[in-house]
Amino acid sequence: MITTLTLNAALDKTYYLQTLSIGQTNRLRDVHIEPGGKGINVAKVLHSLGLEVTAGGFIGGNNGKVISALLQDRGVGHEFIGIQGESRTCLTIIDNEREEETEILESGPNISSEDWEKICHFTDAAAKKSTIMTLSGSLPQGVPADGYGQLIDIIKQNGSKAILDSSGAALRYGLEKAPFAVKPNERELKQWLNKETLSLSEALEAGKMFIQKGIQYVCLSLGKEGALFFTRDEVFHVKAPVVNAVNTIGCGDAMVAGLAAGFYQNLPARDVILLAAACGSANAMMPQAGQVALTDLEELRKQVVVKKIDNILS
Ligand SMILES: Nc1ncnc2c1ncn2[C@@H]1O[C@H](COP(=O)(O)OP(=O)(O)OP(=O)(O)O)[C@@H](O)[C@H]1O
Ligand SMILES: O=P(O)(O)OC[C@@]1(O)O[C@H](CO)[C@@H](O)[C@@H]1O
Repeated sequence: MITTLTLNAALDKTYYLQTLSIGQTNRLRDVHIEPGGKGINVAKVLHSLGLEVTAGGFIGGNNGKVISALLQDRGVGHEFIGIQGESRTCLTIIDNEREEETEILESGPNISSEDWEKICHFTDAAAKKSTIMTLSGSLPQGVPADGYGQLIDIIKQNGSKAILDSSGAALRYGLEKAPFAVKPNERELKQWLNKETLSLSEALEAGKMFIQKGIQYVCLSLGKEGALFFTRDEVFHVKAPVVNAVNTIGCGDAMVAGLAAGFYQNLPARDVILLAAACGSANAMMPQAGQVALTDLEELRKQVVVKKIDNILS
């Protein structure tokens, strides 16, 4: 079984507009509401892939109730810790004319030290029965800055594998504990390296450095350009297929789900990244964040191009 952790769950609203006019009245063409937060998206995609998954983390208030009811309706396994505060709403505005996505993210509720204790216990119990656990997204207020680091220690002590997808300090502290795999995107890697731009050779060096820290798999996602995938002795370049992208929010989460599914099924590295990249691209074709259609996925698996880059780790 796979368990996903979302410490900062969200009710994701996506507003579709012809064009966004700042300072004006804007009327929507369409709206979608999804149970979200990165780890919940990972769980939704794993469920679509037919794998046994439990979505864990914190939820609270009315938004928390809606998140859990929507997951229940879809049959996505979940076991959340209820908190006092209100789970956040995250808004994406999709501007059809400019083909732009604007995200407006609430910072989320406050987590007490008792709640933190509870999630550590939950993680300990979940790691005992999960081959893989994913840790995704931002940390809500009150969670220790090294929160992911603490959870990775617990996961590893129980013989389970942690996949980390976060940003800023949460990512930095998590990396120190050498999770099984990590999936930064280009922006997160630049932030980590403190660089404005990133050349291919710098990206390859960074991936190599993560592997030398003891991380077994590094997936650097590059949006519509594809990804770089590092193992202990190989590096793969992934070219994403050209798709009719409707909403790219959650592509990274779908990719994490593909990585988790591939590792869970003990696929060879090349097939793991192929599945993960196809999941990411399939998400881009859906209007809702963090969803894939199996028919799209099967087509895309034939179109993703994975090439080995030689000698980079020598
Ligand atoms: N426009 C697109 N067309 C085709 N494939 C895409 C597109 N956007 C993303 N992908 C696929 O999804 C993967 C993950 O995308 P991306 O790098 O944007 O993740 P992310 O920034 O972590 O996303 P998010 O934070 O919204 O979940 C890419 O490596 C690529 O394979
Ligand atoms: O604030 P975080 O946790 O970094 O990101 C939150 C979020 O933007 O990520 C998902 C898309 O990846 C959305 O479901 C959610 O709203």
